Amino acid sequence: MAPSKLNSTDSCGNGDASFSCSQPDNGLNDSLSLFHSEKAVQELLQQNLIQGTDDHLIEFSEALRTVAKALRRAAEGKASAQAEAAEWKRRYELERERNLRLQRKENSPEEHNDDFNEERTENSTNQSVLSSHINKKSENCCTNEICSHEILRDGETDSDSKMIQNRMMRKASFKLSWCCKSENSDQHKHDVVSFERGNITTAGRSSRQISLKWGSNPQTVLIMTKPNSTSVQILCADMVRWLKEHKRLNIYVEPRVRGELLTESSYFNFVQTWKDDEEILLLHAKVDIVVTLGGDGTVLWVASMFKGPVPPIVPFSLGSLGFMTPFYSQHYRDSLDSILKGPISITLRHRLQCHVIRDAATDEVETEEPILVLNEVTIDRGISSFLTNLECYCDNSFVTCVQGDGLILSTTSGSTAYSLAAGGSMVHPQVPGILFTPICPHSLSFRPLILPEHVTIRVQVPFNSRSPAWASFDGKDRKQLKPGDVLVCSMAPWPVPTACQVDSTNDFLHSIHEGLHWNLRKTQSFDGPRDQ
Ligand SMILES: NC(=O)c1ccc[n+]([C@@H]2O[C@H](COP(=O)([O-])OP(=O)(O)OC[C@H]3O[C@@H](n4cnc5c(N)ncnc54)[C@H](O)[C@@H]3O)[C@@H](O)[C@H]2O)c1
Ligand SMILES: Nc1ncnc2c1ncn2[C@@H]1O[C@H](COP(=O)(O)OP(=O)(O)OP(=O)(O)O)[C@@H](O)[C@H]1O
Repeated sequence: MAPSKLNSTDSCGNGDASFSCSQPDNGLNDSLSLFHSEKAVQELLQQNLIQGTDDHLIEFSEALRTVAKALRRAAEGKASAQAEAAEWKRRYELERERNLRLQRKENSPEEHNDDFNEERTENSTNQSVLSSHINKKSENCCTNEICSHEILRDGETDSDSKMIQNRMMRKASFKLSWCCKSENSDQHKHDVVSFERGNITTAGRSSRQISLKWGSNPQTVLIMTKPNSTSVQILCADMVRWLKEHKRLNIYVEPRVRGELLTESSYFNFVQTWKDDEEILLLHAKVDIVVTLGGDGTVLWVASMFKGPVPPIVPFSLGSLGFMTPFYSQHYRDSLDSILKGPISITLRHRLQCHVIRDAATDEVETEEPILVLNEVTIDRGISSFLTNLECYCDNSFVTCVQGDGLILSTTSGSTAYSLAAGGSMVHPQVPGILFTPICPHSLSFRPLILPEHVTIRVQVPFNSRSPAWASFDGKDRKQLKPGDVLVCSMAPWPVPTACQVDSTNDFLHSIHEGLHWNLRKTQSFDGPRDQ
């Protein structure tokens, strides 16, 4: 056998060995140590080759490589099956949730007949009830509306009787609609593609500007602030006072902020908060809008707090860049006035749902909770000085093997953040898609991709990877991915609705001009340079 065969393993570790060997009884976890032994044998072989060829050692090495390859294939199969199981579980849970909702509707038919302008009624039930309000006739919905919306009623009595505002609340109803100035006919509004008379045409598309109209007045506002900023603290206290005295709203803040307000004055005793993570999970059922005071990081923080549906967010800019924060804090009264009246233009920002599946996990129970990201999930080399080696699949197709500093899987909202710095395109946040952007790839031809929104992406750290990789979610919560671990990523069903200053497109263009100085250049003229 030619000595060159020893080096025939490709960059993904797929050698072309032709010897067959029966698979040993030891499990997948032993494959790593096998690789180490293989490496040691290979080094030994190379030394020997300089002096002379030892056919037996070469044969042994080839056999080892074949075994390792078989083990790797088995592990890949396992990862793929786990990813599929996770995806089915997700679908099952969504379907179950939908069925439960339908069942509830059937049990309380009067809920169906709710008009969007219905009066608020105090709810005396002791449980949060999720009910879907739909218009009586489906025709009423077809004028480009998202026909149903969920109203979450909270009848829970708060255990803390000191809270003054502990009366039962009902979330304000609202409806979302797509704006279509030029269309008169309602036909096919909801058919994305129609095949009439053999012609393929597209009609309604979800990426159009969305408008939110309140059906009843919003009652409860959550104010989230970036920490350690005196100007934010001052603004927050002012806003709370104004919302209470002029708008008669219930106000929620974080426990930290409630403490800060009470240190300032006992006047703020009416402000509500939560005690633990379980209460945070119920917040979306109580809150009509979320106001953020900070930069993009505060919007990301709020998004990460809501692990399911997210109330509309009104982001005020008090950061350095503020790409996703179009509202000016100095005009907050006017802005909140018009937001509380509605209608509001909304950018529905898609999120990615990420599952880490451990190779070491032996059953479903050990599967980690999914993590939702608004910007991106990054898989990088962390502190390791080795290249990352990541095998990437899109649904069941192999995409590529990333060898470089890492990979960014980004939403279109995140396209102007880390992905942009790594050479990805800037994409309008309403475009549904997943950006696949390598970080410093060690290859001249590795350009970024944009994949459609319906795909599931699987990134695996191969068993022969020289080091573990690290995943981080919106720049936080770093998790180590050991060889054999997999990250599965798909579009989450719960987008983040953010209010627009003007509309999605205007706000996006404003941000890239003002925030990033996109395409700023002196205009050419005959008389020398002139300002643009
Ligand atoms: N090389 C880079 O550009 C780089 C490196 C690490 C992280 N990041 C980004 O930082 C984000 C975390 O933000 P943070 O505020 O918590 O951390 P941070 O305080 O480190 O701020 C990062 C910067 O990114 C900006 N930013 C965040 N999201 C953005 C978006 N969608 N569009 C445009 N700019 C955006 C912020 O305004 C801020 O100026 C991560 O999600 C990641 O996208 C960027
Ligand atoms: N409510 C919060 N609780 C804890 N941490 C928060 C909260 N809001 C924001 N942060 C964190 O504080 C940091 C700074 O926040 P933010 O990005 O909003 O301000 P900034 O850095 O001044 O603005 P910009 O991102 O525009 O430069 C971020 O890392 C963010 O994750």
